Amino acid sequence: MNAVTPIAYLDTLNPAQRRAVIHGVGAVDASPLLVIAGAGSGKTNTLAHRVAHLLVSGADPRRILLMTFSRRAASEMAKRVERIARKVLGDGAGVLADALTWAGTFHGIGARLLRDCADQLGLDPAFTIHDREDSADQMNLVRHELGFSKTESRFPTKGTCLAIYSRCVNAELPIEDVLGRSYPWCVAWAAELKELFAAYVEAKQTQNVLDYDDLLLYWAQAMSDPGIAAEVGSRFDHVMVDEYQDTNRLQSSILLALKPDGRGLTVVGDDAQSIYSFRAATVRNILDFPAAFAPPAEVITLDQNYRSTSAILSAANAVIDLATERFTKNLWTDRATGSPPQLVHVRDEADQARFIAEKVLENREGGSTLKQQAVLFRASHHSGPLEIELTRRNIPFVKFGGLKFLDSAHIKDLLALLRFVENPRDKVAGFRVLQLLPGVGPTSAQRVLEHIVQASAPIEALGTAPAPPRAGDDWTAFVAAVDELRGGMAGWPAEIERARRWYEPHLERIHEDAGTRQADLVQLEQIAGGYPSRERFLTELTLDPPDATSDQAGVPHLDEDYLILSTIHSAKGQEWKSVFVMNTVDGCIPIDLGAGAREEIEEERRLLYVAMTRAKDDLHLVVPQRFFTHGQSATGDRHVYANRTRFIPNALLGQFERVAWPVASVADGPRSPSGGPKVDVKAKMRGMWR
Ligand SMILES: Nc1ncnc2c1ncn2[C@@H]1O[C@H](COP(=O)(O)OP(=O)(O)OP(=O)(O)O)[C@@H](O)[C@H]1O
Repeated sequence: MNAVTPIAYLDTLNPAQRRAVIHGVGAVDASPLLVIAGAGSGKTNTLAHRVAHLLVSGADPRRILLMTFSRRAASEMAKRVERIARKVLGDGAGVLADALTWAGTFHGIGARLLRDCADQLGLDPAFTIHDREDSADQMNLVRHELGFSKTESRFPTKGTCLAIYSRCVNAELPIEDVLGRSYPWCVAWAAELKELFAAYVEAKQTQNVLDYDDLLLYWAQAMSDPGIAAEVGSRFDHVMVDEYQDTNRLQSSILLALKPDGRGLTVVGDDAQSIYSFRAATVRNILDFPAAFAPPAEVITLDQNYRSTSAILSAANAVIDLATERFTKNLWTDRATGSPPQLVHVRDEADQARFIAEKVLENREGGSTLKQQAVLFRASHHSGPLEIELTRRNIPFVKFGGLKFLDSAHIKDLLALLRFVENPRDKVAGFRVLQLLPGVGPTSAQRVLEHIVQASAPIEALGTAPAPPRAGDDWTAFVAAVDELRGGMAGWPAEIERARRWYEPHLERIHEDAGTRQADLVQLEQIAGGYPSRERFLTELTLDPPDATSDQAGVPHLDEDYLILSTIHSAKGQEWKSVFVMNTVDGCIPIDLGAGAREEIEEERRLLYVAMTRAKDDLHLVVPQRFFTHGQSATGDRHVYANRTRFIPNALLGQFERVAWPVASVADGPRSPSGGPKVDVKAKMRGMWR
């Protein structure tokens, strides 16, 4: 007999899922729980049932901490919890689900707790947060100040410096180890990098800004004080973490400090889907979890896949089976076999785009909506030719991953103003916003910032700052706008409209396409309406920017049908009826890694596995025989001939149906399928010199 109790709303779960849901609920000293859940085995579903079951059993939703990989995942989880709990609690479920206020990402929760405990930590609670790009700018400023940008042999770029810094912090490793392992070409700069990082940390502190890594680092440091750890830990009866395979060492140390005896702790993950080791995530977190407690954590494995047909699952299993190191067992399914996944050979990227567009339309004729279909790719720029083809054919699509809404200059400008108002010491924001004024360059911006940073009331000091000589009335208008915004006269979110009114003349002066950009600003205003305050808006948006413009409420075409385009990383946790994987060739997946380390190659294999396991009924892996590469320094742009990905060697071909597209027809004659030249003379000529 297993310990599963019959509770009607849990009837849809299988026994392992049910055990995971009811584990320890109502017990005084339940052991911690690790759920190892394979792809499509109902991990999200199980976690949602567990939260709902806790609520139904009387747990206080305000004392549940639920950490997910993205804010979107957290809000979807809350909706699911409500739907499940509604079966028992009726309308009361909505109130309880709304009270799940501690659901979010590690970074978001960290920011909230740090503001709450700011005075105990010597922090100013009005700190602003730098995203990766701001951090790189900040690193660059410090790099210049120290004179490292003028070194004779080339000092690492700002992006590399930040990556090294971030890796040291997140992996909790000394710089020498990080350089030796991952950045061997920078080993000679260890001493300078240390000096740079020390100055970078100091600059952030003077400006009262925290970067992404600081949120975890400060949180972990705070938890090293037993008093604070006990206080923060006692706020929560239950702590649950989804996608545990993609957490890093800092995150696990925070978790252990929150619940040292593991009581009330649940983590869920799948080592086969670990795809974030470039952010120092480590699968050891999962492996070491059970033994971190005495008695050790209960481990429940979910290995029944409900998502994919058995033909798709079998091919995905075969791919991951070749991994050098694995901990979880293969998944099984009782779904029908279905048709085998297809390996579709096409001539080039143009044909790849045409194939996908035609197939997508064919599926739509066959009754699948566009939204039930997704096209996945390893790198954001891989979808370029497809985007053109879809636009040409009027097939609407939304793209996830890659360039984000918030990365566009005009959105960053407006946010920089709000950030400056929130924290006038934030130099990156200050620099950006001041230089929007006509006639203001780095020198006069620097002068203003130096003046206000000394003052105890920086915003008031703006009025007495040396007005940039050529800014004229624009300076007066700027000071007035900042003053009004700081005074909070308009209130939130109306103040964003005030900010926009200040910015619009500058937008028109700076950008030719001001009209389209204005529409984005209006959309930003709508998004802002969903947040209770300026601070929450800035924090949440920086930490977890919308993946695509339609990712937030208020987008007009949200109800319409559109095809999903997504990087594989952004497809995590999702599923579609039909999935197309683009560029299933070496150089794209695995991405061109140069002499890539074995672990990096293994992560690429898991990425292909994640992509394949998103498909329910149809899976197409497209293999263009040649494709275009961009700007490698020695060779420039050129066509290269591609090989099928090494992750599908000949031995696995039996799992796939191989087809060529377009199907050659006699009537077509010898004309090339894409209508291009039969002999690419120009390419041959260029090839003579390469
Ligand atoms: N007990 C069950 N009975 C029927 N269907 C189920 C059951 N559990 C989960 N499913 C279905 O299986 C699919 C996958 O579930 P879910 O998205 O929760 O999996 P997951 O483990 O989070 O997947 P991944 O890790 O691959 O993102 C969903 O369509 C879900 O509705």
